[in-house]
Amino acid sequence: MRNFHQHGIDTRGRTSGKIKTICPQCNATRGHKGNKSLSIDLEKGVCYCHHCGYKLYVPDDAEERERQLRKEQYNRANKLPSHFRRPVFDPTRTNLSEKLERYWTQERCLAQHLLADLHITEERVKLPESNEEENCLCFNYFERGILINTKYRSARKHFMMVKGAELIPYNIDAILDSPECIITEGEFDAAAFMTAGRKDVISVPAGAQNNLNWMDRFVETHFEPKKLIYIAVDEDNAGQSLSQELVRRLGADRCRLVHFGPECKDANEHLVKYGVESLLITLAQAEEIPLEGVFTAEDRQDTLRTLFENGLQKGAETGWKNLDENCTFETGRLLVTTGRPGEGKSEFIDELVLRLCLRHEWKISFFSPENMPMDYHLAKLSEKLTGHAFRPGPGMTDALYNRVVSWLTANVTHILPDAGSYTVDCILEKARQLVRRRGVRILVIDPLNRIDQQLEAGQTELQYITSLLNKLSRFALQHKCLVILVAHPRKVNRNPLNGELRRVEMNDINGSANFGNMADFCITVDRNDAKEIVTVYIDKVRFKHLGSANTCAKFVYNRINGRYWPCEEGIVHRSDGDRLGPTNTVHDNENWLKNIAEEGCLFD
Ligand SMILES: Nc1ncnc2c1ncn2[C@@H]1O[C@H](COP(=O)(O)OP(=O)(O)OP(=O)(O)O)[C@@H](O)[C@H]1O
Repeated sequence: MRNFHQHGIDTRGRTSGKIKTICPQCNATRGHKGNKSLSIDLEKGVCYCHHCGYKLYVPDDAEERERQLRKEQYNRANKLPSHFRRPVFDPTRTNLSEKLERYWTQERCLAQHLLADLHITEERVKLPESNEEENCLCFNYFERGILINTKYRSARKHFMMVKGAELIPYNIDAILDSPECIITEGEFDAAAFMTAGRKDVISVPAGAQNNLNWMDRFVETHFEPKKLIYIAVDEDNAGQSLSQELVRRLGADRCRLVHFGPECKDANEHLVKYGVESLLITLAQAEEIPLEGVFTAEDRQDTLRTLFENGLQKGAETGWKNLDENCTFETGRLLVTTGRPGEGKSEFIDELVLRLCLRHEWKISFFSPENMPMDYHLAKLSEKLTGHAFRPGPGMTDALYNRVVSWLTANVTHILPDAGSYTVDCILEKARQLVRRRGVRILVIDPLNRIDQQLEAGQTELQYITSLLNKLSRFALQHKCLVILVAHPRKVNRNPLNGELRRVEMNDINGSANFGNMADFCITVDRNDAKEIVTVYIDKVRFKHLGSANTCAKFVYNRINGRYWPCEEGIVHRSDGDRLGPTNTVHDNENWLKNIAEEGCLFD
């Protein structure tokens, strides 16, 4: 059942079919009262007024209960993070100068009442860009009525946000309970849609950035329940890459892309040039994301032209020069790695993904039962990040410990499904949620044999593995992630003549030659304790712009912090004689976090 009456709509006892009735929004102001301009689909709960354009979605009982529950949970459990600085709202600053009001209403063509509704304030502050005091229009970022941050904007277009305050979406309270929402790239654009009558509008807090950490805390409560999300960001390049990341995080199926026409770069400009009706039409005409899996060259116009003009670009580098020469990485790909037990597959992959995350903000999620308990794994990651052993001591101060914990919290997750459900589908479902909620870009499955093997009736092991590899590749492509699978080889026998163990290859992986065939990257870790060298063989790189196969990179493993130091292999002179070993080793015990800014502060 849907409670239409709660919204002032009389359905005349009907509960199914489509009806027309009086619109509660505009009836009072109509000359012809009682006109049945509101169309309702009673089963779907969708209402639309053909006279005033009023749109409403009325949820059914189950949805209503779920909404209520979500709201209560959010209010009860979701404490506001306490480690951020919180500005204090000063209501006296809502007395605005005539000049500012004129700017808002006449230049920006925004509704006057929004100045009060949005608690716009005015203040003179010193801005870092000019190093001078300037008069600012202040956008106040509230959550549940509490001021979380303020963005100061001067007439000279200088900006500042409160140092140390949390970045959250602008006007976030407006979309807690709405079935749809509009996301804009600036507060003026959000106000433009509000001027046109929409309430469910937010703005990203820091313009077109690829890092969407500011949305993480709101995914479950504010974004997950949305049926339709309008992405109404700027039409320039930065806006388009923001749009792509928003679509990736929110799911293409419910997103629509809003376009403002050839002469307009954003919503406010459209409002100024063409007015509110026209702005609402941009929503009605918002473009669906093209059908997945069906493309024409036209759909690929932008990327194709970039490719045409710039050629294929190298992928993401790790900072290990010897590896980067022959292997760079892209999301949307599957990497399979192997090596004998205990030779350092996990250690090497851990460092590889930390390096990608530090350099490219590719957040990591591990399904890594091999590395349990999780604290041990986090301690290992911390050693790699800081360059220090994980215990109090010189260099590893309490402050650094806190720093590393907050970095790990922001960038690394562990998937640990309930015991008994280590199936690939269950792991990928959790990973999908993490892509949406946290923007994860790397999924590590370490190792393959800890996934529950679920053979369907009549399915051979080979078919099972092929289907699993397919699922991983598809996941990588669909969610633009780098998926890394660690797989054990079958036993490799010693050469009966010289007793030597040959190195492991992709074809040695238990179960199928398809590991090598279906992966985009194949990497083998080979540890030689006599030489004290770890050789990382790059056995396959599917695309030549990303690197070249049948190459290798050599490393010294540092047992104290678990880091791999690039080296070459050569003659090493020792007191007990010359032998092969590492030369030209690139030592690195630096704290990698030292140059990374803390989250939560955009401008001074
Ligand atoms: N080159 C090395 N020299 C010394 N110790 C190493 C080296 N590489 C890894 N180790 C240590 O060996 C142990 C096993 O490493 P790791 O778990 O990475 O191996 P793995 O190949 O993933 O093992 P498995 O096949 O059992 O999953 C770890 O304690 C690690 O610190």
